[in-house]
Amino acid sequence: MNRFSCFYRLVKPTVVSSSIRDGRILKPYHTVPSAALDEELKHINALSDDDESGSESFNFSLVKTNVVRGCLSDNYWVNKEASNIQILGSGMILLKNFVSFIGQVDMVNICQDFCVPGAFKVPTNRYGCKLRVHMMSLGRNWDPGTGYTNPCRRDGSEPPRLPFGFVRLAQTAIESAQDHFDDDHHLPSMTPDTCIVNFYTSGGRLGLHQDCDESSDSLRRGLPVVSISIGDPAEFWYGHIRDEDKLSKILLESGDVLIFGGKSRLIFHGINKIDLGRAPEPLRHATMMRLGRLNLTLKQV
Ligand SMILES: O=C(O)CCC(=O)C(=O)O
Ligand SMILES: [Fe+2]
Repeated sequence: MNRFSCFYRLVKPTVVSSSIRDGRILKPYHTVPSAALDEELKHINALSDDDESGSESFNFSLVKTNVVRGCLSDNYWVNKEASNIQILGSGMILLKNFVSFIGQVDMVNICQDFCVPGAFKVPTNRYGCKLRVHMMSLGRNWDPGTGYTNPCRRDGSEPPRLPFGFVRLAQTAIESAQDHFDDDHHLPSMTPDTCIVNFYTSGGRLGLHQDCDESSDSLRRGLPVVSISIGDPAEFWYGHIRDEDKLSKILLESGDVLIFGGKSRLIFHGINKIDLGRAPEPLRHATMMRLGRLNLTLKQV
């Protein structure tokens, strides 16, 4: 048995990190409207400011305690200026370098916070074969063997709620992408309720497949799949038919967001190989993330 399979961590174990902006705590963990969230944050920050005056040196802490780390995506997680796009088909688009450096760091840290024992699994497909990827789901529970049928993980626990920042990032990416399609190649909007978190390390890959476990309504409407890449680059294969000789290839690099919806919603796709050790050095430094590639796939079931 892989020694990481029962307690798989994304970062080196002794490292902690934070993502406070302008001295304020920013908290993405609840799917609540942003006005309510702002109120909550104001309240938390006010309490923490009061605390600081009376701090004793023995329990002095650099970060405000009892608050989950993270930040809201809108202002900090998106490289609006820097990203460029590649249209790959009807409803299929690659937003290069869309997620900012801070966004990538925060997303690694948030995923790391979810790495409780048993969260990451090396799953088995419908034919009983082990996949070459570590996987966990957020929001709705999903497993390649059973789809969405079981709301709980194998140990009976519920998956963590989908962080609000992830939802907003996916929606912001779709909004940017929609500007590039006309009515014939329409890319619908969606509100993700699930996120598959994949981590590929040495030898990691994902065979050719379609994402088709979502509801018939979601598939019929072509609600997009939003796939975020962080860490080492990967070669992504895709095509409209299951023919390995007719696939197109693209490189997905850290910060890229790939969207496929509309007429491309049911493309065959997979990860052919990971360029291990080629993640941006500052990202590795800031997160202490292990060698490999983190992928977050957001969908509306
Ligand atoms: O890692 C990727 O980029 C693709 C992931 C994927 O296709 C999936 O989880 O269904
Ligand atoms: Fe997929």
